[in-house]
Amino acid sequence: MITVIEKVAEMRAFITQARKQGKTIGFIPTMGALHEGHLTLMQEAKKCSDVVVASIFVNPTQFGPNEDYDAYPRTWPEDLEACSAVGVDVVFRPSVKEMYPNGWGTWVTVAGITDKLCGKSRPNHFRGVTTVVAKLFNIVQPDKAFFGQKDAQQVVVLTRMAQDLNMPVEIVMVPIVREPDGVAKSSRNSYLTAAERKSAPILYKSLCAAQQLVSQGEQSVQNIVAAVVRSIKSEPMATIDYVEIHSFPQLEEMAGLNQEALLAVAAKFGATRLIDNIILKPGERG
Ligand SMILES: Nc1ncnc2c1ncn2[C@@H]1O[C@H](COP(=O)(O)OP(=O)(O)OP(=O)(O)O)[C@@H](O)[C@H]1O
Ligand SMILES: CC(C)(CO)[C@@H](O)C(=O)[O-]
Ligand code: BAL
Repeated sequence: MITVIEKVAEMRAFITQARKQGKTIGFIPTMGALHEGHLTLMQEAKKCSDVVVASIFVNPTQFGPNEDYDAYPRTWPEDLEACSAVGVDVVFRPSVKEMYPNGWGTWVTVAGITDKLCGKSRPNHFRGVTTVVAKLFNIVQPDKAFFGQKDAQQVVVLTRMAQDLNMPVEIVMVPIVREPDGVAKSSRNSYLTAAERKSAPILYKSLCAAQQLVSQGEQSVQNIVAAVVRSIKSEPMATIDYVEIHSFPQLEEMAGLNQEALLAVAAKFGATRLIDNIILKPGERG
């Protein structure tokens, strides 16, 4: 039977009990509106944890003033059913007041890597993510926490936070789950009109074309980025936010690779901003 917990004190009491019994805790933080991407994280957690805890909390502090906090899909009954079906033991579902009570005033910020990629177009977004995830880690005290590669920069930022603050948690990155046409599964895909949805595969198509270029020996970051920009621009419904290549040793380590780089894109389709990425594998050199 799945247990739903809404209060921090109850969540901590549950964890204390589980720890006394020597159980390991796997944790999947989410904002709900669950899809196969989230369920894959839960399945991965289940493989290596005695107790699987998922949180569902649409975190207001990571949304900008003109972003979609109010509109963000909330699908609680279906989410609970999905968690139950996949074998989650506990869903932690606090209210905003429970997480940010009157008088709350502490932020957790990670410097440097939060300024680029999504951090540029979403100022303060990562400050909200690191603050809420630090709180959730303190409440759930997981051995391992599972995050999707779809939000690769988030994985890098949270790994940095856990290292810098000596948090005894292993951050595990899980590969991107995609729709049959290549679009990365995302709760925000539900915002797309039929025409926008039809044009959305251009992101992954452009990333794959870039990998092909690299496999053929292209090594110039400038040329690869230019090719991706050209390719995305061939789709009139897409407006590019960024196309960037970065090297993040933590990601490469988690992906079991070395000498690779993250090629990440963000683009708007109408009012909806989608992100995607691949880890470029080196081509034949010389
Ligand atoms: N397609 C996917 N494949 C793998 N992991 C995913 C995928 N989509 C989301 N995740 C991961 O699930 C966790 C919770 O993400 P979140 O609840 O924000 O869902 P989401 O679908 O990414 O929503 P959105 O991007 O619209 O906010 C994050 O670690 C995220 O990276
Ligand atoms: C990690 C997270 C649940 C924190 O609110 C969120 O950023 C997400 O869903 O990726
Ligand atoms: N999936 C990352 C959370 C966000 O976009 O706010």
